[in-house]
Amino acid sequence: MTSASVARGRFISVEGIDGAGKSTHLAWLAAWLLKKGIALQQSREPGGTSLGEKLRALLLNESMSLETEALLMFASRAQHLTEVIEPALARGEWVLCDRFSDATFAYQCGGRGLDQTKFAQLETWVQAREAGLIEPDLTLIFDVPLEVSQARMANGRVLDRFEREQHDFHARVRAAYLERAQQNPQRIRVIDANRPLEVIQAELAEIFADYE
Ligand SMILES: Nc1ncnc2c1ncn2[C@@H]1O[C@H](COP(=O)(O)OP(=O)(O)O)[C@@H](O)[C@H]1O
Ligand SMILES: Cc1cn([C@H]2C[C@H](O)[C@@H](COP(=O)(O)OP(=O)(O)O)O2)c(=O)[nH]c1=O
Repeated sequence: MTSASVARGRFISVEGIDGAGKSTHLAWLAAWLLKKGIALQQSREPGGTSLGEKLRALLLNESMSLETEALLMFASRAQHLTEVIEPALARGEWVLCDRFSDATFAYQCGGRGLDQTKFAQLETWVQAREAGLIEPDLTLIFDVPLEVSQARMANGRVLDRFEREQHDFHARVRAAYLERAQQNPQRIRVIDANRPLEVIQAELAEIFADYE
């Protein structure tokens, strides 16, 4: 087979408020897909490249203006797309990404109050290609009430700059995620993550049962 005939891989992102269980489910899903024989890259934002991981360390630890924060999120994304995501998809591999631009919509627009027009401009600048906007084929939002995520985070975790934010901030982030899901019902699936792990895993297995 020539490289030109390789089918593009699938781009899957996972999202949710801090403490929703995203990392737990991402690890389970990656192992489950690998067992099915699917070649995949697991990655994350901010981060996913050598430069992006340096930006991540700044973003999670240094105080900065809202605009700087939004620009650095998209700077990390620009590097991640060209260095990791697009090449992997072109090779026919899946990319399983821990957060993508829905997180910027939720945290920087919802949580921090960034103007959605500015967000849309950055999204176009970084994600627009000839064939259209590069977006995940499927986004899973793991959703839980705030009391649940806060209780899960209270379990010995060292909190970063976002996780240390107040209750109202996380409430706005959650509301923005749910709004984004309503605006993009074809792409985004909200998963009730306030259930036992095995019940959520059964739902994930059902969602991906037909994916080849
Ligand atoms: N469905 C669940 N039921 C009970 N505990 C859970 C569930 N999902 C995750 N947890 C636990 O909650 C904590 C936070 O989960 P984690 O995956 O790190 O969240 P996130 O990546 O969304 O911040 C971990 O201790 C994890 O084991
Ligand atoms: C990708 C992205 C992440 N974030 C935030 C959300 C998270 O609190 C943080 C990244 O942490 P996260 O991915 O949740 O990592 P961990 O599970 O190790 O805590 O960055 C944004 O504010 N905007 C973005 O665009």
